[in-house]
Amino acid sequence: MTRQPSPVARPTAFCINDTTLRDGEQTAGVAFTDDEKRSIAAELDAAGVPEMEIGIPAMGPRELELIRSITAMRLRAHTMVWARMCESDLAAALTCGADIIHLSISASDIQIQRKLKRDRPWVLTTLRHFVQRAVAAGTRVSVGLEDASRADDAFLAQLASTAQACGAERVRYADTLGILDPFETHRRIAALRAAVDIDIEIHAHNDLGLATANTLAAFRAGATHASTTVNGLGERAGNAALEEIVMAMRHLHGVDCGVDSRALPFISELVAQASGRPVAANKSIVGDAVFTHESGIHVDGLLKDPLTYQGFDPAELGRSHRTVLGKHSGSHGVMVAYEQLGLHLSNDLARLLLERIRSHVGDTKRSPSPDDLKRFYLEQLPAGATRPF
Ligand SMILES: CC(=O)SCCNC(=O)CCNC(=O)[C@H](O)C(C)(C)COP(=O)(O)OP(=O)(O)OC[C@H]1O[C@@H](n2cnc3c(N)ncnc32)[C@H](O)[C@@H]1OP(=O)(O)O
Ligand SMILES: O=C(O)CCC(=O)C(=O)O
Repeated sequence: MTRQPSPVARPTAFCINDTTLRDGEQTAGVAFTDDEKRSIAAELDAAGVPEMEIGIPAMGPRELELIRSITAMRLRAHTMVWARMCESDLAAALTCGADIIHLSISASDIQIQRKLKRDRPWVLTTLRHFVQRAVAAGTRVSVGLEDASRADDAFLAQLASTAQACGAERVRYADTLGILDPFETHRRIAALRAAVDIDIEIHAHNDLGLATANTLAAFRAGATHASTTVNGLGERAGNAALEEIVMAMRHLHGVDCGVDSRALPFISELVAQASGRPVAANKSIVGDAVFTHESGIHVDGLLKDPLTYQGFDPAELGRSHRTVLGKHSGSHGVMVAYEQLGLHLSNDLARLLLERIRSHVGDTKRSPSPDDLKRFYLEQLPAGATRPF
């Protein structure tokens, strides 16, 4: 069936297919233990992630057993396994009990000619053959259009409509090299959306720091599914981060992806530990410092009303605002810090102590501890005054 080119369909739901256990684990140097893979799957499932890509059965007997042990967990989430379009991959994929087999083929001429050493007609024939075989075997099928962002739009549409005619339920549009921007992503996904009536999964990479933006643009253009990874793990610069997509979809598009956002910090930590890839302090949503405030004007505003400097409530993540004293603090923040030590400061004293705090931070590059604050206070006391501690 051919869609009318305009208007662009606007889905009201966006199904997350988390690929931490497949593309995430493809991060160079990362290997999860079997237990780590099962724990990550269990936590993603408990958080409500509706789909997850759990591995590549063709990697051999050990990985196959691990994949089987995950499908045997009987998760609520639908499981997907990744396979090339070749006999051995399909055979392995069919034995592991996954809900969806994802059959991947290169869509760009450069990959077709130089990697596969084939041509477009071979790709179409191969796609027809393997999708029909998988569907006949009774499985749900998704088709991966690798390097779609360097492929010809008309050929992509042909691949997608062939996949659908053969019984596939979805195509994955892979920006394999992370070369798109949101405007181009929107144009391309809208063109594919207009050409075919099949679910479209956006699979964005973060080489230019645009994976989340491109995933959101794809949603606006009619994509129905999104590949994500926890902490944005994945090949090279990674994929669109699960936590960013969940929160951005909620706050920018009013779409609930069905994932409990309070579970995201724990899952982030779990994956950081298992991958050996620590999360940067300023990493959106889950970074340790993203709800920590030092600047005087911000802290003053937050103290008066959190909404003055809050885009979304950190409680959605089970987190809260934190303030620290530092070089950029103001007197209101200083007063509050001393209130917590049981001391009420006059404005003048707060300003004096602020100067002391600034020179401390300038010398040591660290926030003052409660003991430092007490010491600074004592330094300001007139001779003979009663010491509060
Ligand atoms: C963009 C992506 O992320 S795609 C997913 C990539 N993931 C991985 O590669 C991680 C896991 N990979 C592996 O364990 C191994 O690479 C395996 C098991 C898949 C394959 O291993 P090997 O058979 O030893 O082959 P190797 O990886 O060296 O080469 C890839 C082969 O697959 C072919 N191939 C690549 N993509 C496809 C495809 N979509 N369909 C069919 N064949 C393909 C290549 O042309 C090459 O075949 P050739 O030997 O005829 O030249
Ligand atoms: O599933 C596919 O075909 C694409 C796989 C992938 O990880 C990518 O292209 O980045």
